[in-house]
Amino acid sequence: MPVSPPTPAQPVIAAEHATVVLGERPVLRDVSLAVTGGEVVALLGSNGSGKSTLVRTLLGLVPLAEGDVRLFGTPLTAFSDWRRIGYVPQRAGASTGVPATVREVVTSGRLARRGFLRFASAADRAAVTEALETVGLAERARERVSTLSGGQQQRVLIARALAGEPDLLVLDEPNAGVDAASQRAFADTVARLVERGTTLLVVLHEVGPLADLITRTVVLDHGRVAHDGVPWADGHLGGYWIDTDRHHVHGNPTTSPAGEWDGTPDHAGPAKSRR
Ligand SMILES: Nc1ncnc2c1ncn2[C@@H]1O[C@H](COP(=O)(O)OP(=O)(O)OP(=O)(O)O)[C@@H](O)[C@H]1O
Repeated sequence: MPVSPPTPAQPVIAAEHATVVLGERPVLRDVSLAVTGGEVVALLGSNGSGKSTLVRTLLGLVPLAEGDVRLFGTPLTAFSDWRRIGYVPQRAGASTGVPATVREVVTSGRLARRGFLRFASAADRAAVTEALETVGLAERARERVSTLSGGQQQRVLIARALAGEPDLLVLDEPNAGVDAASQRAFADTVARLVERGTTLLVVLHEVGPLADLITRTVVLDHGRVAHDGVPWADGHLGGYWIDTDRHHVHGNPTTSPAGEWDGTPDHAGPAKSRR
């Protein structure tokens, strides 16, 4: 179970007027976002709209040019309780060439919580086992990570993040390159986390099986928040549209296939629902 869950009054993440400049180009522009405890927030947007940069900024991995970020009520510059946060970056491979087993990689996610100089306790081992069961890899615990498929390796990394029992889990495109069965298994994992009260911020390109678990969608467009609110109201996200299958977000209900959307909403036509 997560430790000391945040109160609803205290946002887990609070960004105010966050602006990020990379290579002299503004990549995030005046982004304000507050995520409260227990929310499952999908961060959507076209390629290059700034989704990865935003999550990396929220975690202090990219410097702010302007604005302010707080985690669990503490300014990012003073925040040190990183064990409360699990993060799986985009397209991360769990296989490093080191012949580590699935269990070893997942156990490494426990280190921040237990401390490097202390042997694993029964509670540590139980948390690792539970994380493996949650992602459906308990049976593969003794196998080398390098022998697993890409989707299974992604689930190893998610289990590694879960083993730390984070209050906030940030996942950047967890379903990228993952087969449909693994995506459904991942949605089951998210459902269990939601029951525990874990807060999730998930970057998605396609919503897929997570659709019914998402409580809020934030759409980025050229580094700005273009929509922040109810997930699929009328299939319409403030000038953007959700496909009938709810798997894609794109700018025009009739003329731009989701996969080819360049991020520009078409405001010329009537705001009609595709559902
Ligand atoms: N280190 C960097 N230096 C310069 N520009 C960068 C850097 N990192 C990202 N960018 C640019 O910032 C913009 C946003 O990139 P980002 O990866 O955050 O977008 P994204 O929405 O996550 O895209 P995708 O869906 O393709 O992953 C892109 O135009 C990208 O080229």
